[in-house]
Amino acid sequence: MPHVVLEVKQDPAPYWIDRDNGAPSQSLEERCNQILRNMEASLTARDRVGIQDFVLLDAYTSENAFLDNLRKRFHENLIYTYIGTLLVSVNPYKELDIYSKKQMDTYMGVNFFELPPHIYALADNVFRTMQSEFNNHFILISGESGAGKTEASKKILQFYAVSCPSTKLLNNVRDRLLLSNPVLEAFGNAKTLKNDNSSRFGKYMDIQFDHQGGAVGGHILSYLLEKSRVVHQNHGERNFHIFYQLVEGGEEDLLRWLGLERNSQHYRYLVQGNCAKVSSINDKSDWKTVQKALSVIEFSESDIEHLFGIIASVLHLGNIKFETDVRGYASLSNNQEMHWVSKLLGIPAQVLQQGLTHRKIEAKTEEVFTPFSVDHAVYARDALAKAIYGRTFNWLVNKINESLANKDSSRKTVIGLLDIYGFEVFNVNSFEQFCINYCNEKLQQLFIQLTIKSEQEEYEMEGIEWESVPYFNNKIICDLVEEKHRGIISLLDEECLRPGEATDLTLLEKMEEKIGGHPHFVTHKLADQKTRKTLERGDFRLLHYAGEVTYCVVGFLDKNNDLLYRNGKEVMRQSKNAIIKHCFPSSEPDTKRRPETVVTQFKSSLVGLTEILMSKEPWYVRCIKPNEAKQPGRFDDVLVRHQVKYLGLMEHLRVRRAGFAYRRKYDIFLQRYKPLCPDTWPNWKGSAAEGVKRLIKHLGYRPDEYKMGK
Ligand SMILES: Nc1ncnc2c1ncn2[C@@H]1O[C@H](COP(=O)(O)OP(=O)(O)OP(=O)(O)O)[C@@H](O)[C@H]1O
Repeated sequence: MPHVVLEVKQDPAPYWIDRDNGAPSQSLEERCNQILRNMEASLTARDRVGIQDFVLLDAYTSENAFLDNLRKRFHENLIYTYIGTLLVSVNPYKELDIYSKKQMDTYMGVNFFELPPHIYALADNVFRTMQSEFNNHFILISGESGAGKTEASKKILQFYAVSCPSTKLLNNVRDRLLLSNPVLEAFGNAKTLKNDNSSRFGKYMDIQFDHQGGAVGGHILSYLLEKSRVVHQNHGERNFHIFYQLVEGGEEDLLRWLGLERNSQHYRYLVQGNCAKVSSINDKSDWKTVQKALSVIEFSESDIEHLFGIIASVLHLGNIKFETDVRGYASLSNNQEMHWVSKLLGIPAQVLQQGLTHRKIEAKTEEVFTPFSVDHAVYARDALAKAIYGRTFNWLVNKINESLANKDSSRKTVIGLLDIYGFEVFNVNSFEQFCINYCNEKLQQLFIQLTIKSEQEEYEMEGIEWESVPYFNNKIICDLVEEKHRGIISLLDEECLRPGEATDLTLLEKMEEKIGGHPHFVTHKLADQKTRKTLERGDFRLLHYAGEVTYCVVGFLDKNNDLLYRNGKEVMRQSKNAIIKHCFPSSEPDTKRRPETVVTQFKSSLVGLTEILMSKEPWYVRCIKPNEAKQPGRFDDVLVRHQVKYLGLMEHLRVRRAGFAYRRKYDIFLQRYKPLCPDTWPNWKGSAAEGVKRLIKHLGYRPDEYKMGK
């Protein structure tokens, strides 16, 4: 049974406890004076705009009051506001002078609520809690695309890089942790309509600390890279940065060796969105940064050679054209590009040619090659490009992990950073968005479990009076998507794997039949007259916790199968390129008895992620995008209100208000604060609960300021 002490309004640490031995290192008076000096210095009049912690908002149930406070502060460049220990961050869309080394120093080792809200305060608080309680934590950074998640996670990493102990060895790890970012961004980020540097994959990063708080290692997990971007980009969007960096920034010799021209316009895979050049992006200098980062992360010359061989081969692949021959089948019309692909991947030209134009069918005793139509050949070419890129990305993450691996086996504590794609609500319709939104439902469910629900249950369990706070539990939507046999994922997999003619439309029919009555699911056929007008025949709509999203079912089956024809696999298998060989060992079986589909793999990886997170203490950064135009100084009420709603901020605030700001198990509380009372310092003989009681009494807290659990 957990024993907790609950305390009102403030962390009882206006007393400075020395990190090393728990003894007060300064007298109370000295410390208080220092705090006041700190506050005076940092709390300029400007910082006092609005309320720094929503918990102190009088009209705490009013969304308008919430928005007013956020807006008021935003217009004064105060982008951070707390809800207790949750940090709300509004993207300023301009550089603010709040991330200097001086600022970092100001926030280091200072109690959370002493200084104006800042991402550094959160980072520091997490770190100090980890150090004093020797336990594991994670910081979940969420928000929609362009809200500032990646920037926030970089700021946290930079803070640790400066604030953690430093030695030559530790600096090595620190540099690699920091430099893994530009590499992953080059290969996993792209310009989208919403964000010029949008992460097109989910990322969880563990930072491992030793007893002294030194960063000794790290580990990265990546989720669902948007591979379709390799071959197709919507108008106004780009392919992954690395392609443009190579073409724009690659040295002459390198380009010659790769058979590339210094002109993005030349490559079909780079121009689909019609915006290869973007004013906010400097591909040339980013190329240099990536090169430097790769060398620090210890990629060997040959790794780098193979890596860019692959990137170039994808570009050549995209330029391969097909013509219809006299029999109506696909034939290759561009031998030059073929030659390059085959050279760079190290595959016999014959195998590549065969792979792109024919389908191999293995009958009992013989192999039969049936020719593709041009459409089929284009499909096979694109599937190959996506598969090559996807596997290369996984290889890259593994390689970075090898370089971050901590060889020392002594016990570590961990801070995990989760920066995962935001909820996609507007103008979305694809399989990828379905997966992303499912992921967000899962994270919302976790958030509910770890904060709102668990908080309420804990009060109940501890026998402490509590007025319950209503909230929307999105479990019903998670179930709709993932329930075994009946959920959308099961139905989708069933359609993908069953014999016979399954199509996207038969999937839609199956969904209508099996989950047609679900209150969060609707299709054209099921809808009432008014709603029907807003739905096409091939659409289905989910009523997510964050809003309604309409998905077009076209492409779901193909994307879920991630179909790479057998000859495509053959191409990969025969490749001499070390990276592809590594990712696609020649022993890999062609088919499994029941192949895992994309969405099922994703579901399992989310289960894994949830387990990782559940074993750690949660902290939250909720990022908000103030306008769609990426402009500084513009605060779009409708847009922000929507995000406040779906990020669950009002509910969180209500729970925080109703509850106590700080709670700790008796033994941990006593250990930390026992120096404040002569009866408990240096040792308390009785039970921890009794000790806490004595301590609290000595400090003179009023009975309504705290409650003690069972
Ligand atoms: N704290 C900040 N200060 C200044 N600019 C910022 C800040 N946070 C975000 N931005 C600006 O907003 C852009 C988008 O931010 P970011 O890439 O972090 O969004 P995101 O939430 O990670 O989006 P996605 O989900 O698309 O990856 C950044 O490139 C930067 O220009």
